[in-house]
Amino acid sequence: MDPDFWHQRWREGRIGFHQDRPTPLLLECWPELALGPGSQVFVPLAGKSLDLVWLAAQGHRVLGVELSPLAVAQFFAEHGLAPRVHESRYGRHYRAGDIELICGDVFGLDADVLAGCAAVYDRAALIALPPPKRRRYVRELHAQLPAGCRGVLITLEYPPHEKQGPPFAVPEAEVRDLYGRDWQVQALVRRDILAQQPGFIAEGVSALQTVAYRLSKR
Ligand SMILES: C[S@@+](CC[C@H](N)C(=O)[O-])C[C@H]1O[C@@H](n2cnc3c(N)ncnc32)[C@H](O)[C@@H]1O
Repeated sequence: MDPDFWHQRWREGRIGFHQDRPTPLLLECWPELALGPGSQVFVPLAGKSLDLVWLAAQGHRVLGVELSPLAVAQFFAEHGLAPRVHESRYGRHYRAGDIELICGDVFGLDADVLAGCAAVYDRAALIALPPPKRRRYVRELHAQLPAGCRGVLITLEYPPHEKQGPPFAVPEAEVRDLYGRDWQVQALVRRDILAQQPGFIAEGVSALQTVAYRLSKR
């Protein structure tokens, strides 16, 4: 799960995590945050997700971070956008309209760059990380987000011995353990999705649920 793992996935086009439409649970759960238009939303491990476009269409300013230059280039090209580019200590920033993607390592971000974020949206980010990195991602990176920050987190749960991640199974107890110190955590939706995921069935997974949480930083 080091950077080379992800660079290779993008080079080889092995991006089964990418969806050709915005995530339905995002559309369902985002109104729970009651976030004003113009608020900035942090999207860690952004890929080239259409969720970025959906969030911008809600009137938000979007700040994504993504390791792969290929993903970033594909995102802007596929939306016919010509981003302005500048460099900072966090990486190379690409900006078009209300969407800014930093091509860099999420673990290199700090409180300065995240200071304006009123919300965080996590789909396939926490669950893309192995256990020690998950703790660092929440306890160190999310600790840099301002108090009062809200968020939607989407996870997967399956019997962990039935499949190797990523995506990893992250049960509710782990979510509460990781976030509970600094964040209020509320499970909003829990849904069986095995029948819609033939890839998991083919790998021998016998049960699969997705869970969406509302997060609120103390
Ligand atoms: C499972 S994909 C999910 C992408 C996106 N959230 C989506 O829903 O399509 C994880 C993404 O995180 C990126 N990534 C992995 N480690 C990263 C890191 N340390 N910093 C920034 N991006 C990273 C990978 O290149 C990959 O595009």
